[in-house]
Amino acid sequence: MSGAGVGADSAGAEASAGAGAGAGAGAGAGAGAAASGGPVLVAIDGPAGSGKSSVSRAAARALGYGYLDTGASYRALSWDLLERGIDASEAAAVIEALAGFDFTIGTDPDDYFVRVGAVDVTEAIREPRVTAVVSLVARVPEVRVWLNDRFRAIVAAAAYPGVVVEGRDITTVVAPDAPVRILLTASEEARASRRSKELTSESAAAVGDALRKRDAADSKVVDFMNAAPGVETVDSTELDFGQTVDAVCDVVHARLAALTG
Ligand SMILES: Nc1ncnc2c1ncn2[C@@H]1O[C@H](COP(=O)(O)OP(=O)(O)O)[C@@H](O)[C@H]1O
Ligand SMILES: Nc1ccn([C@@H]2O[C@H](COP(=O)(O)OP(=O)(O)O)[C@@H](O)[C@H]2O)c(=O)n1
Repeated sequence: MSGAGVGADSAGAEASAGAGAGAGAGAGAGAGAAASGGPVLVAIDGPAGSGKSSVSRAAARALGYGYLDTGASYRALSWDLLERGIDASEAAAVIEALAGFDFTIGTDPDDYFVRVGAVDVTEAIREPRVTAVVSLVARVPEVRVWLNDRFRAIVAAAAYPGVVVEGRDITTVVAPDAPVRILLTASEEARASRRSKELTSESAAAVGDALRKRDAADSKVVDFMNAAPGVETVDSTELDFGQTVDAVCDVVHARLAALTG
């Protein structure tokens, strides 16, 4: 691990944000990146179930870019708190726990993984028990600052021509100067229906209810329902998966073409 607390393997496919890394390390300059020579940053935000993770990953693959799922990091921290028996509603305890939170996340769209310490939590962080507490963790400002520093460092260290970064506040807080910024939306019905197809153990009504409640809680922290100035909206309600990936790639190509004249 480097002094910045973030190390990338030779392919740039893996980045580790370790415990005890100094806040602010490696942060800042990498976020917008195109002009500074780092990877081109494609920032994508949107509500739960809008297709951010799956569409961003497929778009990254199509573009030959890396991929960073920031929500997975909030989920990994939530998983770690549950494992350590720390109450996610106690902000002070959550902040204290950051010092022992050692996570690694893959940035290769073909080899996506999330680890906490040596434990692969790629699947475990999707469990409903993690989803149920993640908004509590995400509302703590110190957590957001700590993770945002890691996100910027991971992007800056990525050995790709570009990185697709998706979450809730990427277009507005993490990388407001990114050359490509997209809000990926879909109707609440479409989002709930897509999510309930993944979670066969839960009823469609329960999935829809949990999704609405999480969006409501998350919306109090950052606005990901409305496009900020300069952010392009892609509404996938009437699009199938492939059409949505194409629409995102079209925005990337158009924005980059406009920038290079
Ligand atoms: N345009 C689309 N049409 C149909 N299904 C989609 C579309 N976009 C995403 N999906 C599916 O919806 C589900 C939720 O997508 P996901 O990427 O997990 O959303 P998010 O990361 O925004 O929560 C996944 O099963 C995904 O394959
Ligand atoms: N940039 C981000 C990304 C996620 N999050 C939080 O992390 C949670 C999980 O994000 P996610 O992207 O995995 O959620 P899904 O939309 O995939 O279900 C969200 O509900 C937010 O509470 C955030 O606050 N900011």
